[in-house]
Amino acid sequence: MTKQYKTLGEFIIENQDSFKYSSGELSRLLNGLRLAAKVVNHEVNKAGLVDILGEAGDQNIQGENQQKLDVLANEKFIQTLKKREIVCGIASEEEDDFISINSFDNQHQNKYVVLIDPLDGSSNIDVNVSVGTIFSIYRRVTPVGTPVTIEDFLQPGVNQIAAGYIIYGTSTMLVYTTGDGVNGFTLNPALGTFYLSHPNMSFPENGNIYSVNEGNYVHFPQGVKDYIKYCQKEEDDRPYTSRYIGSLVSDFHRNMIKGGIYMYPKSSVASEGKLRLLYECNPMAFIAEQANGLASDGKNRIMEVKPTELHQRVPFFCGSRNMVEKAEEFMKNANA
Ligand SMILES: O=P(O)(O)OC[C@H]1O[C@](O)(COP(=O)(O)O)[C@@H](O)[C@@H]1O
Ligand SMILES: [Mg+2]
Ligand SMILES: [Mg+2]
Repeated sequence: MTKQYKTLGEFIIENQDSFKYSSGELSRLLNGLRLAAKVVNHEVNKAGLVDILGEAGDQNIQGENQQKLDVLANEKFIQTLKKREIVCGIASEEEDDFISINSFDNQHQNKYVVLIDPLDGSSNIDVNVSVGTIFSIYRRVTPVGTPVTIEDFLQPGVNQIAAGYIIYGTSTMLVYTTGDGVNGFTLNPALGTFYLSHPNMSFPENGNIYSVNEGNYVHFPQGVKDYIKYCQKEEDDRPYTSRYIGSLVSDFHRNMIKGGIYMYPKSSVASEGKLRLLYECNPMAFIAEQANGLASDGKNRIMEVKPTELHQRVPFFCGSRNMVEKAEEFMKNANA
């Protein structure tokens, strides 16, 4: 490796002071996520050779059949975060309820809650298509010294202090923000180290990629149908290109680099869409906004939605600023 890249560890330390609560705790938390990411990456890379493909045999609270890798990734991230002596609670797509974690002195001294989607893009695990992990971090709102409560998790996205994702793709990357821009780090598997390969990531204001499961077209609201027709129309810089991997992290990552919009609208078969506000939409919205993009439910800023339930779903429109605004315009016009 001729060009000298900064390591993730160095970057975390160097940028510690730009963080509001800079006491080294967030650095330790991010380092915990970095460690768990490497463990899960190792398992994902050899998934076909060991017995971790296929279904685990149980369903999660959303009624989805858990994949073995969903369960494994969930265990690895929870185990690693529990040991960090910083986290007072974890919520996960694969856990019915939040997990309360006491500090080693049993005095509930830990200050951060973490919400995770341990394995994003589960339908792609068995077919060797890129998948990811998504995380969102908040400072607790209940007093230190008391057990964590649901209140600490049901915070609006604007309260996030950090968010990010890991993408297990052609290369493995960790992309995150602490509210001071978005940076991407690529894992050098030979050295087991993440390096700063994508500094200051940013969505192009315009793009020519739209990502939506068009198989649901008949069920979409009129405004969404109109916007998809607009994307497909031969006019100006259109038709746009349709790209849909079926892993939110991967579709988002591509669109952030190339310019594009990802949509998972509500529909006649899914009244609030599919994606979960707390551990999919809020963290991706924080990253999108920090990367000059936008994220809404078709009308409202995702990060201002007041959560009411741990696993609630919201319609999601996210990506290049001008494309999200255009989609919102079509929905407004169609009174969708
Ligand atoms: O197959 P569909 O309905 O298009 O849904 C695909 C979407 O669902 C998800 O797989 C949901 O995430 P999980 O895999 O974590 O449940 C997203 O990653 C993806 O964008
Ligand atoms: Mg997901
Ligand atoms: Mg998942």
